[in-house]
Amino acid sequence: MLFQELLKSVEVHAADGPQNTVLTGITYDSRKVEPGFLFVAVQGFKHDGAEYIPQAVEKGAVAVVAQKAVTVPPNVAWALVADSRQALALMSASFYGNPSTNMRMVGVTGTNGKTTTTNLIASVLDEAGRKTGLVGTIHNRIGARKLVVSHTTPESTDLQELLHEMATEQVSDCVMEVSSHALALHRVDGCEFDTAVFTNLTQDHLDFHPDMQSYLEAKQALFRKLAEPGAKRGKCAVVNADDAYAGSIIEAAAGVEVYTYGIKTSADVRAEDIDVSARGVSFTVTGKWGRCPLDLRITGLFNVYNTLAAFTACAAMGIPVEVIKKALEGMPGVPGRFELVDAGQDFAVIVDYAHTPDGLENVLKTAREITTGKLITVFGCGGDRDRTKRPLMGRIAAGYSDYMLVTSDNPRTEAPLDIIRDIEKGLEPVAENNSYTVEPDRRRAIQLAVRMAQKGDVVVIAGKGHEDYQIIGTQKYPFDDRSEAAAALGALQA
Ligand SMILES: CC(=O)N[C@H]1[C@@H](OP(=O)(O)OP(=O)(O)OC[C@H]2O[C@@H](n3ccc(=O)[nH]c3=O)[C@H](O)[C@@H]2O)O[C@H](CO)[C@@H](O)[C@@H]1O[C@H](C)C(=O)N[C@@H](C)C(=O)N[C@H](CCC(=O)O)C(=O)O
Ligand SMILES: Nc1ncnc2c1ncn2[C@@H]1O[C@H](COP(=O)(O)OP(=O)(O)OP(=O)(O)O)[C@@H](O)[C@H]1O
Ligand SMILES: N[C@H](CCC[C@H](N)C(=O)O)C(=O)O
Ligand SMILES: [Mg+2]
Repeated sequence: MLFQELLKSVEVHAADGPQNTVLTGITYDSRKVEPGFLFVAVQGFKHDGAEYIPQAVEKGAVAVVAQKAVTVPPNVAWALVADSRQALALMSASFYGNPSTNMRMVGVTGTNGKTTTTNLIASVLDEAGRKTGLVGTIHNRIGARKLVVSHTTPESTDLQELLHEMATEQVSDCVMEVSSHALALHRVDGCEFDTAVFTNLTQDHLDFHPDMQSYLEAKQALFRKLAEPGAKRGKCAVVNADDAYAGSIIEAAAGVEVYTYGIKTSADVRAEDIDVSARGVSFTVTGKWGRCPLDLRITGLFNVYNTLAAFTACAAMGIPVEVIKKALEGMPGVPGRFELVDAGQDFAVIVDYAHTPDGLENVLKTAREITTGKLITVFGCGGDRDRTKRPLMGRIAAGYSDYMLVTSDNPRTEAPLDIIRDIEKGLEPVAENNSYTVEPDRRRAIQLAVRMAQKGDVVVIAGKGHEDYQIIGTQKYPFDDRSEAAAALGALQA
């Protein structure tokens, strides 16, 4: 593709050099440049991409796009734009032939429940015989082929390349998690969505978003995008009516068909007769698509919400209710989400990805509901992430647990005991009863919890779910809560 062709997708403030140069690729990282590439210099949080232009040119870049004046050799074309991240997204979409316009695109956003909801929707689409693509935290998927991921929502160029691969492999429907980072950093600017789903908005990521209002605005951006005129017809928004921010999301989707779901407030699709048990949750979906009793293998009230979101999105796409029911009832659950570790012991061990105050509260509430014994919680908080959620998570864990093991969860570049001290601020009310132990070594914390558990108790190991690593400093070390729990249970029985 010619550089000048690609520039048609963005507003260019100035340009020079051989604009009719042919591009063989596009990248935002000088280390990935190959001969014939366009290098887009992004102003990052840690580095200024413009500083890597000489390195990019040396590696064979034939064109450069930046948001400030640059100096390049005369044989290299350049263009100046207002926002290089946004330009990167739009040019990447154009370079890869705007693949999102060739398939049905379902975007799911919200603080919690994105991975679960996207997996539920994907299993319905699979059941309906569609060729499905999935983009999200655990893995990306093209049909049955799984791909390793580094982010929940990939950088725009990587996303467009992935969508292009999906379109080439005849994927008809792509379901993707859309993180607030992705929305704020223009990663999905080159995507046109058919359906946007909102799960909920509660505190997280306040290290990145200045406040809850900015966090909300990032989430709203998906619905504003949906409402923009485009090539697609019949677009719709699916919104959790019980969430405090539902009105703001619906406002952002002005002009688009909106379907609401909920349990407490009136909504187009509702759940009735909810019965939460250890083996799953059952309820009846009522409303716009009639009555549909569901008996699921996933459990917890929060999963009723995720299921209602998936049900509504799929029904709005025209998938028959019987197909939706069959797929949802067959879903075994999502790895690391309320996943049971069963070595034949007489107490339950649950590994869960709760890493926000609301996620932890939902999961511990469910754990409480399904046990008559004690609730023992192992948890920590991530380093280099929202510090203000730490005491809140401490207070919530203390409110629901009989005993806590406060430990490390990806301390990254922070000192583990500093993170734990932040959590302990929320534990002050229980400190006198001494109903918790600080054990920064997560392996030992899991062992302690398992050794302490008695018949009928529940041990919840929260925060890392499917993760198979612990990040200490800038290094990733192999670590999996599920195998650690299994090993601790094995040692118990030996
Ligand atoms: C806060 C954030 O999202 N940061 C992302 C951002 O990094 P940055 O702006 O700091 O980049 P930088 O290091 O300053 O570099 C600036 C530019 O110089 C380039 N560069 C840099 C070095 C070099 O030698 N050559 C070069 O060209 C870089 O490629 C980049 O384009 O742009 C990078 C390139 O796309 C991302 O990898 C990086 O994600 C970081 C690693 C990250 O941890 N992000 C997390 C927080 C994230 O995105 N999470 C969300 C939400 C998760 C959820 O809750 O679901 C996700 O979607 O995963
Ligand atoms: N609808 C929900 N409401 C509140 N908490 C939930 C909900 N669904 C899941 N959770 C909790 O949040 C955790 C993460 O769920 P999930 O992975 O589906 O969310 P996510 O939005 O994809 O998270 P991430 O932002 O890390 O990608 C679960 O393990 C559970 O503890
Ligand atoms: N997407 C979330 C995942 C958090 C998982 C938790 N284990 C942690 O490392 O804090 C984040 O990057 O903030
Ligand atoms: Mg996720």
